Amino acid sequence: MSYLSWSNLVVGYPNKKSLTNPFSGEITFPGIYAIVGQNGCGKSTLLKTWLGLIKPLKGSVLFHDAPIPTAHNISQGIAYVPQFHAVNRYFHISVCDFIKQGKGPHYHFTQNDHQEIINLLSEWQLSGYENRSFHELSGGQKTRAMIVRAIISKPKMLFLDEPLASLDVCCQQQLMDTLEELAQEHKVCIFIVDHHLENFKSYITKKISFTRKHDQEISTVVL
Ligand SMILES: Nc1ncnc2c1ncn2[C@@H]1O[C@H](COP(=O)(O)OP(=O)(O)OP(=O)(O)O)[C@@H](O)[C@H]1O
Repeated sequence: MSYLSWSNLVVGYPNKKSLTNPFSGEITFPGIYAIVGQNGCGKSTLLKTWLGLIKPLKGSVLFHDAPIPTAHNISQGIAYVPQFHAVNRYFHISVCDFIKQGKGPHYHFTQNDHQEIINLLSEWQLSGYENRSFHELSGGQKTRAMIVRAIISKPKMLFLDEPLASLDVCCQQQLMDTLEELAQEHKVCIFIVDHHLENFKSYITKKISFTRKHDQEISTVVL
């Protein structure tokens, strides 16, 4: 069974030029897949298309051989860490409640769940911030809270959009070690868009590369 597959996929925005040539691919084993390419080529757009947040201009995406769940049921095995500034800065919710959203709206929290959150807050240096408003956090703290929210959701697939950019060197290392553990021990399939992966080449299972000629706006994507 494949984790994710796509066929003749073209990504982009309605009434705009396509960002990619049609491309097909399949991910059949867990690992850390790095999506790389120059600024503005469409990496984040591809991530959002895979997540079902943007419709493909052409082609299809399958998640576990079925259509990708919509944005409304995205907690079903799929976690997303967007760029921290993409999260509404007027988002008035406590850090703790924000993290708990990772379990979905109807989840009944046990004592063990609360303990897991306390441990993760401590691991990610967010202890003492749990009752603060999410929008008051710094960029790096927001990213760390989103990572904790993703971890508690116990995802089968995890998508991260430039998480390293807002993290200090220590937290970058912590994140990559965590991703490696999720991929190897929990068989999570991880997709990461980032310009800071040079120091973490050994962690990457495979690259998904956008390339385009300097005089063209459309990319060819190779897995
Ligand atoms: N909502 C939108 N509507 C129309 N065009 C958009 C929208 N969001 C992004 N774009 C355009 O689509 C192109 C690809 O954007 P995208 O954010 O996917 O690039 P990226 O490869 O992730 O870039 P970077 O490395 O700079 O983060 C850019 O030219 C951008 O201006």
